[in-house]
Amino acid sequence: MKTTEPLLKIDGLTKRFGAIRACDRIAFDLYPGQVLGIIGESGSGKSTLLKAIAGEIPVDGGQVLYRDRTAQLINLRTLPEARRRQLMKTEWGFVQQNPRDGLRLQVTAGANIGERLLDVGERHYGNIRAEALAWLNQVEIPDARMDDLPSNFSGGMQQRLQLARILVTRPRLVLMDEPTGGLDVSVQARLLDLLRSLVRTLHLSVILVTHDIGVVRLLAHRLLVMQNGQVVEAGLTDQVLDDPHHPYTQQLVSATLVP
Ligand SMILES: Nc1ncnc2c1ncn2[C@@H]1O[C@H](COP(=O)(O)OP(=O)(O)OP(=O)(O)O)[C@@H](O)[C@H]1O
Repeated sequence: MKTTEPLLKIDGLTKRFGAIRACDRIAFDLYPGQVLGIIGESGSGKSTLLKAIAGEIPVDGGQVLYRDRTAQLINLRTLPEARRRQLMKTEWGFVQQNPRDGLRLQVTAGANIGERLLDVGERHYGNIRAEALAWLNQVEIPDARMDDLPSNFSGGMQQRLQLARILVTRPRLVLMDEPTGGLDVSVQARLLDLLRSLVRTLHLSVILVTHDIGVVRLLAHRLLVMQNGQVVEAGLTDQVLDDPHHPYTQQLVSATLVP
């Protein structure tokens, strides 16, 4: 992988809830085109870390530095809220585990995609509709569903629509929280294939939170293993999973091996 300047630099990121250190001095760099998996059991701090990176919750210490489209290094912690929201709409995307949290259920599938284009300044109705249709195709939703409400879609289809809604603005950084969680196994497999092909063709930089080792094996170049708010092991995905050093990682890996 070509490693130029990191897209994102996290250093010493700490978030406490009372006595609990949900994230304890987390540090890593993410490079363009890289998929970083974050794995750990329930309560290890994965979702908190994603929210802290996105600036959705206040943190207690550390830095989140992001290199924007103009190559300017932005300190997310001191960025005014309006500017942060704008950045989230134009350069970042956040894929929620439950697609219902990331979609507007009372407007059509096409409008769910199109309104994100309106947000970034597109005004031509014909262009918006054409782009929305192209993205429905990309995520394998039939054209005929364009004017349907997503509340009538299956869970897998809702998740694919959420991806289209996020990717239409060509984000440079995509945060994903258990994107295949809550779906049944065959639907998960199809979504994973789609995610893998989108990540490659769009050269996406992704932070992917999951408790599923199969998901990181398929998608992540690098891996962080979290336990009790700390990163206990980090490295290339295959190396970490094939030769885990920390007892917690060894336990995670052996728990998923078929006897
Ligand atoms: N809003 C909150 N208030 C108090 N404690 C919280 C809050 N959010 C998270 N925590 C605590 O912080 C720790 C980390 O939680 P977090 O949800 O980040 O873990 P996780 O690894 O994402 O778990 P899961 O896989 O179940 O989503 C847990 O001990 C949790 O109870």
